[in-house]
Amino acid sequence: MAVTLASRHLSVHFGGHVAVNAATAEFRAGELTAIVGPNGAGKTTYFNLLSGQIRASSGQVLLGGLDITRASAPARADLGLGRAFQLTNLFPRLSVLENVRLAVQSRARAGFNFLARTGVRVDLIQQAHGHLEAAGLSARAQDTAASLPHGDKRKLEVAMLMALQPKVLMLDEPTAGMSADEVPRVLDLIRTLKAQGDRTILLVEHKLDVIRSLADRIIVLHNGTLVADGAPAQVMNSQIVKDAYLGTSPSTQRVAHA
Ligand SMILES: Nc1ncnc2c1ncn2[C@@H]1O[C@H](COP(=O)(O)OP(=O)(O)OP(=O)(O)O)[C@@H](O)[C@H]1O
Repeated sequence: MAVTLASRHLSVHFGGHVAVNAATAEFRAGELTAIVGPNGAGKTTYFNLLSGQIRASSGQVLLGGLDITRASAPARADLGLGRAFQLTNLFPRLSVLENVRLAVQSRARAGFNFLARTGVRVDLIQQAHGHLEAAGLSARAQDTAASLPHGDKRKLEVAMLMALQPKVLMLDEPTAGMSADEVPRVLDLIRTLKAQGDRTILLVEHKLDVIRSLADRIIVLHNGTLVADGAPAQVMNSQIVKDAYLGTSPSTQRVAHA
């Protein structure tokens, strides 16, 4: 499968601290990669570098072969890089339906003139209802986003990403704070997203059962360094992961392909 997103020797330092150290990785269409590592390993910082929330000190980010290292986060989003933030994308005072409709509209690049056509507006709303149904949120369509319980907010966020249809989807602990019975629905949603149009999905995740059920591939970061990259069975059983991820050895500095 084609490489959609890649980082080459990507680094960032904060003062004297190297948070991500020369990370080189390629992400392919149709592949879901879990990025794991102990607290402070650099997972969120690596995500921020890929999505443009922070600028790299050195190295490159490529999207569809295009060098986007200097592109802003909104420019990257326009180019098809979608990221679910932990609930910061939601419009709290708007209804659940309105939140998703805005995402559908943004995807459709619909301006006011365009929206003035009733047929188009109805179509956008129908599409929004479709995404809400897939997310299991139809019953909450008219409630404000702010009034949703945490798990439903996360589902809404995923529904909005579905509406935006990005080529690359970055999910930051999508099941964080959810009750055990809510998790399967979100995992199903992520599988649906992956199946739609051979999407590239990157997932930062701590829960091993979520990783096992979704990941085609696992990347391990430790002290900002990419220490393992491979198929889940190999990576999870490798000594380097037992050392780095389970924290039995704090000094893992090797770069290995498990
Ligand atoms: N803006 C910043 N300024 C200074 N240091 C930072 C900044 N952002 C991150 N760091 C440091 O970089 C390192 C990596 O942090 P990061 O949040 O990326 O780790 P993480 O793997 O996502 O951790 P967690 O699993 O706890 O969320 C940490 O030591 C953190 O303190």
